Amino acid sequence: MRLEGLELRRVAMPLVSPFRTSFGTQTAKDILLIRAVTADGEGWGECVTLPDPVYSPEYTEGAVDVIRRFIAPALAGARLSGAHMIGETLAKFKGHRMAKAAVEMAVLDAELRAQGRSFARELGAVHDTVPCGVSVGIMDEIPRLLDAVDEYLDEGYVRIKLKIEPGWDIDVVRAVRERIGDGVQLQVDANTAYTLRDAQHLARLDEFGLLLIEQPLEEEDILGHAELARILSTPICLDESITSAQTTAAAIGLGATSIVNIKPGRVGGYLEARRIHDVAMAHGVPVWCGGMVESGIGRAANIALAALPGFTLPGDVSASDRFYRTDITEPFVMKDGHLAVPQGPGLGVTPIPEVLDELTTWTQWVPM
Ligand SMILES: CSCC[C@@H](NC(=O)CCC(=O)O)C(=O)O
Ligand SMILES: [Mg+2]
Repeated sequence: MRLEGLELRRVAMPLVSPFRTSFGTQTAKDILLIRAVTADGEGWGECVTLPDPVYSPEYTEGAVDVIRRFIAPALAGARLSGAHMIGETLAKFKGHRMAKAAVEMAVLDAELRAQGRSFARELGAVHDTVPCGVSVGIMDEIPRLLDAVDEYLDEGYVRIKLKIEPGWDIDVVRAVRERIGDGVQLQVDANTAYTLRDAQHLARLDEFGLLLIEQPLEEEDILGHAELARILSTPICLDESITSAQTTAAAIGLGATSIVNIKPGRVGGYLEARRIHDVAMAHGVPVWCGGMVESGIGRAANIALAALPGFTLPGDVSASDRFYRTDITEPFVMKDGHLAVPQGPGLGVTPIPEVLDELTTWTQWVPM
């Protein structure tokens, strides 16, 4: 495979409404897209970094820098027979998994498009539609949240995820559970907002029949999550802590997680995401596909991943209009609470040129 270069492109995508989590509020996404140009054609990748290092240590300016100064030169000098070799080629650089994932995704998309092979086929998808969960942010008051939850259920979402933080947790979950009844799948995500000292407080969530509580403690507190799992009856699901197949096996082995949120960007790419899926399945641990408010580019790949056999819980795989009035690809539209898995070559979608031009704030060509 001959890599000719990478086009780095940032697009400004306003959100339909503010999305508040325990680490901040987003009103727009500044998305870094990668267009890989190879001798066989081009492919697209999406970097899931935020502008600030508040979800993980990575941030968008840092991803741009590490791609330009380290990742691109390393790949330019490597003899790559395919995207599957990128992970090993870049292993000498520590971390920067979201930057690596975006580049690997773009090269993999180029390779698969040239072969006429879909992401779904490459990853081992076994379904042609996936169920849609939706992530609901923290709001100013409970009645507004209840209205939002009602609207999402009316749209057909099959699972509700509530962002929580100290001061916005027990009463909120109780109100939602009372509103939606016991038959709707409900889970919460704390984004590391608690400590083990909150264990008895978090145990009060057990009365609400939640599917899981996602990442209650800080990313590196694996033993704390194992201790919490012994106190709560609600299953613990790790997100930020899961950075590779290796950390997945360790977290499962230590009893820190009994469900895994897989986010390809967080773990270094879709190929590592598949390895995590395989490790979890081997341990009988269900997985689901997390979201980073992706555009249609990342969303297409996430839907393909969510169609693998071990993804037995609804993911944060929402329709495009959950976050965006205009997507940079044809929008993903939910039907009966499900999204269709793209079957075309590669991602099966491409950016709409005029939309891309309108939303682009910056581009740079990185020759290789
Ligand atoms: C952009 S940062 C959001 C991180 C958060 N993601 C979601 O809540 C899902 C967002 C989505 O549906 O893409 C998580 O910690 O799981
Ligand atoms: Mg999460």
